[in-house]
Amino acid sequence: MTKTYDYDVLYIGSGHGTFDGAIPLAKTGKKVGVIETDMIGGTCPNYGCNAKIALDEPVVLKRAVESLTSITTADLQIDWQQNVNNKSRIIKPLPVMISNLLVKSGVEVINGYGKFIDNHTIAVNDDVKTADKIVIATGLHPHRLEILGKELAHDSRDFMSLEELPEKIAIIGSGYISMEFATIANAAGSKVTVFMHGNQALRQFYTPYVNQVVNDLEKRGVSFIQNANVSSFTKTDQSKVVHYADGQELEVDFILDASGRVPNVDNLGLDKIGVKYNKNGVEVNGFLQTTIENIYASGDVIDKNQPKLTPTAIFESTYLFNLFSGKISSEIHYPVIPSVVFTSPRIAKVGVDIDSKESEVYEIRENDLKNDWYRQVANDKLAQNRLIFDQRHHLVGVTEISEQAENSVNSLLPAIEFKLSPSDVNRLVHIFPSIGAASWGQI
Ligand SMILES: Cc1cc2nc3c(=O)[nH]c(=O)nc-3n(C[C@H](O)[C@H](O)[C@H](O)COP(=O)(O)OP(=O)(O)OC[C@H]3O[C@@H](n4cnc5c(N)ncnc54)[C@H](O)[C@@H]3O)c2cc1C
Ligand SMILES: NC(=O)c1ccc[n+]([C@@H]2O[C@H](COP(=O)([O-])OP(=O)(O)OC[C@H]3O[C@@H](n4cnc5c(N)ncnc54)[C@H](O)[C@@H]3O)[C@@H](O)[C@H]2O)c1
Repeated sequence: MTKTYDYDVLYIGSGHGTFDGAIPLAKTGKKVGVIETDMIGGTCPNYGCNAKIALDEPVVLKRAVESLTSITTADLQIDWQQNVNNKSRIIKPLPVMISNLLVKSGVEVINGYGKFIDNHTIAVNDDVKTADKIVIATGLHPHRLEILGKELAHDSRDFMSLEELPEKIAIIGSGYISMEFATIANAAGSKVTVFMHGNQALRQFYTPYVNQVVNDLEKRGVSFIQNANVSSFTKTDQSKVVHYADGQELEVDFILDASGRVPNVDNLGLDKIGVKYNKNGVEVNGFLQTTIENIYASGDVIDKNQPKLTPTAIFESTYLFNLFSGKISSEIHYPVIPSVVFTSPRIAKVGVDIDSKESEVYEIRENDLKNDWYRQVANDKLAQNRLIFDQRHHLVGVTEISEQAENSVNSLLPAIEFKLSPSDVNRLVHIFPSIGAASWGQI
């Protein structure tokens, strides 16, 4: 670093797009700063993955009991308040833990909102900080419908902190957040109505599996309104009203706007310094470098083809650590990145997409997992997968619907990422019985 800068590397945002890389970077002796305007650790631990999965755990238990209903006798109810309390207990220590890890490794943590003054200078809390390199890792914020009464709707953060479970919930959109929260709220006893933008939920996932999840939720009492065309929200003394289609309305107690998430690129001073961005995020090259040479981007805020998920953000911040510390000098080379929607059953996938044109040249094997003896132990009723092989019988893609889909797909990752041949696969011995053994037994 030229002596004139306060930091070698200054990160804006403290989520996974930052801390997984900033911690080891500071340990190499580089002077590292992290600016955060909200909770240390960003969305995933505080308002996303960790919080959500804690709320989901009783749903997993409820489904497991239900599957073994002829064997177990229990009328399992979810106590919403206790569930939220438990979630808070689990996630409360995380920002402190992450902050301690940052500070112990030598990172200077600055609480405040960062804004570019020039390409080496950030204004924060009436102060300025200078750095040789700056990383924009500001993540996303909830999209809000631009309609009358939009202030009556809430976002996923509000939902996860509800002290009382609303009797009737309207969810706008049918993507990740909508489907996961519809699953949780329905299992906890709320009457959920999903207002769809079009006629297909979870466009990222294999349609026949998504339809199975939707049908199952419908049987459990969730209503799906296709092409809902929500036009406004109003309120009465007791409730909120969703106005949709041609003059139809539905009274509910809580409206969750889950119509997507948009990059935090405004109010950063990007135009002033010439960092290019668009509605999908900050534009970067193969080195995660923006249009300004010393400014990089990491995590969800990047405009990219990779899924905007925590594992991607971790991979990017770790890549930047390797780049900044001189361990590598090549462009980022993404591994296959798996994704899952934590509905019940889950849908998970990795590698070549079953819907993609690419998959047409491959062999696709369909497995009805209900027939697998190990899955029969848990009596999973909705359990299927599609395995995609190339001409040399190397596994290149998987998509699965089942209560164990995330573990099954995780276990198969090495076969795809390392292009294992059938004889390599035969060398791998798995704990038996286990989901890994069951999944690898199919390839
Ligand atoms: C409800 C929900 C559930 C999710 N569940 C999953 C899941 O199960 N699995 C999964 O892989 N992913 C999940 N995600 C996505 C995951 O949370 C993100 O991919 C991940 O957090 C991205 O990390 P990031 O560092 O890029 O952004 P973030 O974690 O959003 O961090 C960005 C940080 O920058 C800060 N910031 C913004 N602007 C400024 C500024 N000007 N100055 C200072 N600080 C600023 C923000 O306050 C924020 O803390 C979920 C997301 C949501 C919303
Ligand atoms: N399990 C996970 O990994 C997980 C879970 C939750 C969130 N996430 C991350 O958070 C991101 C945001 O999740 P999300 O569910 O908000 O987004 P999403 O993109 O998955 O879904 C948005 C939904 O809103 C609908 N929509 C868009 N515009 C609309 C409009 N004008 N009116 C009505 N509906 C509209 C879309 O059709 C879609 O159904 C995800 O893309 C993902 O990166 C991941």
